[in-house]
Amino acid sequence: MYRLVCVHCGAEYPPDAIVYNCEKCGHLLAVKYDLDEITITRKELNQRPISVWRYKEFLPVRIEPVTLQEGGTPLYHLKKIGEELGLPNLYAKHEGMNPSGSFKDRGMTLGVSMAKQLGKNIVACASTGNTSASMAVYAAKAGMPSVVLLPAGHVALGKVAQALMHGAKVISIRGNFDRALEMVHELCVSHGIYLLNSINPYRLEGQKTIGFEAVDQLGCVPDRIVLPVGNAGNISAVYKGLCEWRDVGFIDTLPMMTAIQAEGAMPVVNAIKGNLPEVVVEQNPETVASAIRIGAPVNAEKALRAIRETKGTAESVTDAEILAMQRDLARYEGIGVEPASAASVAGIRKLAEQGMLDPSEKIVCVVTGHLLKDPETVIKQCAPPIEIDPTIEALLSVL
Ligand SMILES: Cc1ncc(COP(=O)(O)O)c(C=O)c1O
Ligand SMILES: N[C@@H](CCOP(=O)(O)O)C(=O)O
Repeated sequence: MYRLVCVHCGAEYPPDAIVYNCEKCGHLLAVKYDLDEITITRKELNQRPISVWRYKEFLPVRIEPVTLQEGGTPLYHLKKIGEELGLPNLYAKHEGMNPSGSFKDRGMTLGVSMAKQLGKNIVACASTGNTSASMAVYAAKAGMPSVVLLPAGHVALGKVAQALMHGAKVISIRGNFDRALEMVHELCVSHGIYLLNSINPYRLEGQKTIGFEAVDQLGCVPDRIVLPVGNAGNISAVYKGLCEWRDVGFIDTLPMMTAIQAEGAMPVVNAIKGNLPEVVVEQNPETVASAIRIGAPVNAEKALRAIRETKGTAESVTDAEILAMQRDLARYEGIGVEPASAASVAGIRKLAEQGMLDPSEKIVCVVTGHLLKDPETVIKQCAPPIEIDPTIEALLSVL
């Protein structure tokens, strides 16, 4: 069994309550399990195919899930980049290999399944792109209408294309993501629509499986897990899951949770570096990594706790550093990711150059979304194709 618990004051709510914020203090809720009821062993889990649903005992869904085979993403050894940085144990978990091309699918298989379990039949979200693409995919699979609010002019083309093609009602707001989230929150609460942003505690349960898989694939707990941070749901979710595994005795250490943000949108980094009790909201976030162009991260409280309790760290990277790492991952490792995803590895490059890392560390960088999500940013960085006459001579002349 499980219940919902306020992450701030500990107030409890029944599992079927549709509530996003604590009625006592306004903070977010998390799913809390009776862990002593979970009797499955790691050996038994490992006999199942690797996917989000391998870990179903640690998830709240009790019906047949709405699934498209999410999770089970590859963990790649970053041999060349690791050599350059003096980090022989550097890995990338490629979440772009999920059905809609980002880690959000792990959350949406849970979120849309829970919508069904709770008897809700319309879903909505605000999005910098990936959440909307993923929600549209899973709502289509479930046969549910979906509504998406996007910050006008700031969402990568591939993501808008996905939301439209999978049948969401797509609305562009003349404002930023943070405002769109406030609006969709109000809409959902007042009109009984099921909200699938990361303030939904069930959605994040799916995302925590990134950490489970990283441990299973590496064969041990990494010393450090590095994530690009926007609304800060993913880093909080991975940490929560690994704490549960520690509490049931599956693992005995936790990785240093490491947050990387873009220089133009770095409230979590500022809070960690400034030793602040909470983040100071940034009114005008700006970065080429549009997925993490977020100034008011709603999960910041949990993320700060995750970083501090694991003696992790937070660092910012410039847009130029992000794009340089996007190109290096593509050209030296064969890994195609969108700019926000490259931020995690760019952050490791910066921390390594500052001498902040022990070379023996086993490091897993989560690369969160696929290269094709944002083709415009890719094309801008590359020389155009060479156009020639259709002759062998012309072909040879340009080789
Ligand atoms: C590709 C990508 N990377 C990273 C993030 C940041 O994740 P979070 O908002 O959970 O911090 C997002 C969305 O927020 C994203 O779409
Ligand atoms: N990058 C995200 C923005 C945050 O969404 P959340 O629902 O995870 O908080 C997106 O893809 O929209």
